[in-house]
Amino acid sequence: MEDNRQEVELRSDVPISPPNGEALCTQEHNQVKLTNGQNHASSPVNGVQEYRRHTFSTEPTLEDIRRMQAEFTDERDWNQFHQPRNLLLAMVGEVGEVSELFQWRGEVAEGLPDWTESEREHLAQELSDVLIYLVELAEKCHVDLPQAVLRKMALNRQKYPASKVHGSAKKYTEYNE
Ligand SMILES: Nc1ccn([C@H]2C[C@H](O)[C@@H](COP(=O)(O)OP(=O)(O)OP(=O)(O)O)O2)c(=O)n1
Repeated sequence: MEDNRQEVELRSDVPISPPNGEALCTQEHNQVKLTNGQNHASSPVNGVQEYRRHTFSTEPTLEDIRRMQAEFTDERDWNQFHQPRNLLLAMVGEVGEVSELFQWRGEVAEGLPDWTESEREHLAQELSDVLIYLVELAEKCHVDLPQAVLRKMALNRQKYPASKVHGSAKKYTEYNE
């Protein structure tokens, strides 16, 4: 079988743009190996665990979503209702709707293997509602969300150096130096 594996170094300043769909990945320290073959291997090879990592389409961007929602609200004259606090409450309400889908089901495995297509679509819709309100809330608070995410991720990397926290889920305040 042809080996389609490519090695991509995870660097803090270079976002990885895997192809849309699923990528078979292995992760070891700061390297991720992507394969686009049909292989479903999941047993550790040389101590490296392989797993399928779900990836997104590259569009729409957050700015696309902001603009589409702005058009949606303008067309309905709904801006009068979409102040920051109302958007926050609407977003939290939608988070509650996402929670309802998981309620009483116990732990759910990645990929939601026991869910029906209709349940998956319902989840996709509720997650979209959360994102739409989040993006509009950021707009109305004048937060440039994509850039804010970059800054926050840089902070997260500083707070949680991989060499220090590898394999541990402890909060940064629990590390004594
Ligand atoms: N005043 C409103 C009402 C709706 N929407 C948009 C944003 C959300 O993506 C979606 C929310 O619609 P609903 O409030 O009808 O909520 P659901 O779609 O979740 O319906 P339901 O509560 O019946 O599950 O519509 C909006 O922008 N502003």
